[in-house]
Amino acid sequence: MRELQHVNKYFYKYRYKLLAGILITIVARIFLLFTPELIGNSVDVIDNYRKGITTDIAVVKSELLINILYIIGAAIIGGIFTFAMRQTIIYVSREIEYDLKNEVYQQYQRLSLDFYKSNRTGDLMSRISEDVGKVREYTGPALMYSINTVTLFIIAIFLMFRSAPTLTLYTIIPLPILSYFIYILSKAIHKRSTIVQQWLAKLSTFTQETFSGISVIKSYGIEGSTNSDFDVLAAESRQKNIDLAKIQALFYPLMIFLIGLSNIIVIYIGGKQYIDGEIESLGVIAKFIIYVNLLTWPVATVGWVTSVVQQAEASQKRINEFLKQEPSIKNQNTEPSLIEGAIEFNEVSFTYPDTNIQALNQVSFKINQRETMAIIGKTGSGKSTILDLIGRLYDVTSGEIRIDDTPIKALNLVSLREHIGYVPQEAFLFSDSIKNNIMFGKEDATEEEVIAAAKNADVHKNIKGFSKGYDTVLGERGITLSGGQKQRISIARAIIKAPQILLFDDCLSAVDTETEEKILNNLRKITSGKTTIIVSHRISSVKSADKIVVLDDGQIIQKGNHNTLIDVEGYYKELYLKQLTENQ
Ligand SMILES: Nc1ncnc2c1ncn2[C@@H]1O[C@H](COP(=O)(O)OP(=O)(O)OP(=O)(O)O)[C@@H](O)[C@H]1O
Repeated sequence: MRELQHVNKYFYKYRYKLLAGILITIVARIFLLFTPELIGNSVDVIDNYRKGITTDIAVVKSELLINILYIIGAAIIGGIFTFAMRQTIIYVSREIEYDLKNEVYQQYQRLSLDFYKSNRTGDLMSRISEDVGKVREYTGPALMYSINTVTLFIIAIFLMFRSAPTLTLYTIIPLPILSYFIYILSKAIHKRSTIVQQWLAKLSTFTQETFSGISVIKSYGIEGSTNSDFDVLAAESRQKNIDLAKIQALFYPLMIFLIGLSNIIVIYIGGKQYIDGEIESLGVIAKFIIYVNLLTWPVATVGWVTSVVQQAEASQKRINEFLKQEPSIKNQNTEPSLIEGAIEFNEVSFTYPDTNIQALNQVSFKINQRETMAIIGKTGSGKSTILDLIGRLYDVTSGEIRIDDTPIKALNLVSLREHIGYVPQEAFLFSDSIKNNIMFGKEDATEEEVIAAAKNADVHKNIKGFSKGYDTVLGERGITLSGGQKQRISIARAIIKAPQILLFDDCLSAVDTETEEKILNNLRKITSGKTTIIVSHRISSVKSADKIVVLDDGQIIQKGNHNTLIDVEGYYKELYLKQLTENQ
């Protein structure tokens, strides 16, 4: 239970509601326990009439009627309290589930990129859904059934002992055995249902991939083999479900068998004791049968609750492992920082921690505030890595980055990122309206600002062409944009922010040279006061930059501007001549 102590703070948060729930549960159970006593009384009334102890049938009838009314009254009040019991305890467990999900999600947001590299998305999803769900069962149903069982057990055993102590002992003997069997069964059910879940996850990953790659599947004509792969997975999944169903099918017969066994014991031992005169009335046997049936479920839940607590403990352990992790990129300055935009790399080297690939090797350059620098180089030469380091998505392995002459680590991380507008290589748009996708860069942007950003990114006309304009929804349930349209919306999102530093990572690769020229002209106007870095494979995108660096295998091999670089032999001049002839 050590790991589950984490949720105690939530129990404390909802303590009043929880306390009310516990009291309501106790009251509900007390009313439930009126029934066996009243049934026992009714049987005694009839028995006494048969034995001739009561002779007046009118008295018998009125006593029976009173008992019936009491039974109905107790059932109604017990029912109302049982309803309130679920409304309080289960409600609290839903609140705790909500809080815990938020806590896990907030932690996910805090953690750095390397965390996402070393954990699979599926695992992260299951922490927040399945594991939190298991913990909820502990905070709600398990708690409710435990209080239920304890209350019912204490009161019922007290009442039973009072009227027939020996019979009580015989009656409760099978109950711990029942509880043990249910525990074993619950564990086995859990094990098999986990396997079923895993197969379900495999099936959904397979189908999801098939659907996203449906055009490749169709164009290669491999529907048949995809179908047979799915068949194999589905057959295995069916078998796992059958295994689970088999063990689940044992649950009720086992319960019925053990209830039956207890009933037989009550009738056999109780009957014998009645004949021997050890029990004074038949009503005792009648109410004991009801007690046995009332106690069986709660006792069975002891086994179930034990298994739920064990699962919740394991789930909370996994959640705690995540919650304990500290982001590798730490904000060391809580005061806001003023960012003006001068960037300096001093012998920066960087090795990706997960792959050990050295992406940058002793890179040094300086960009003054308001300057534009372009980075050009072969694929995999480390261009994107430079941009990631400026946004502090990773910290350098050696060397130093300074922004406005301050070490990047000494700046407030939030201020730094607020002042950066980043357009990634692969535009990522959310399944939301175009307007909201652009406003992601500035949540309080006006309609005019959105339109101005779209115009500068040369995508306004395209958006206007859609019937719903800026309200057009993108993604699975919306329209699919072309690669170039996505890139331009992504640019609009960065420029609406009007940041001090703009980072464009090869984000014009999917647009034609004419549109590229238009966007670059617009950008030149709006980025005139900003520091800009443009990564590209095209000379046309970089030629007007104040500075150009050429990267190769993580090292700077050339530095200068367009005019100086085309004058010297090297990668830049070669690329320039090649692209010149391609465009002719
Ligand atoms: N997240 C990552 N984790 C591990 N290694 C990475 C990661 N991103 C890039 N790399 C590796 O670092 C090296 C530099 O990659 P980077 O993306 O910076 O190159 P690039 O010049 O931007 O390439 P391209 O022009 O193809 O975009 C490559 O060898 C790449 O495999």
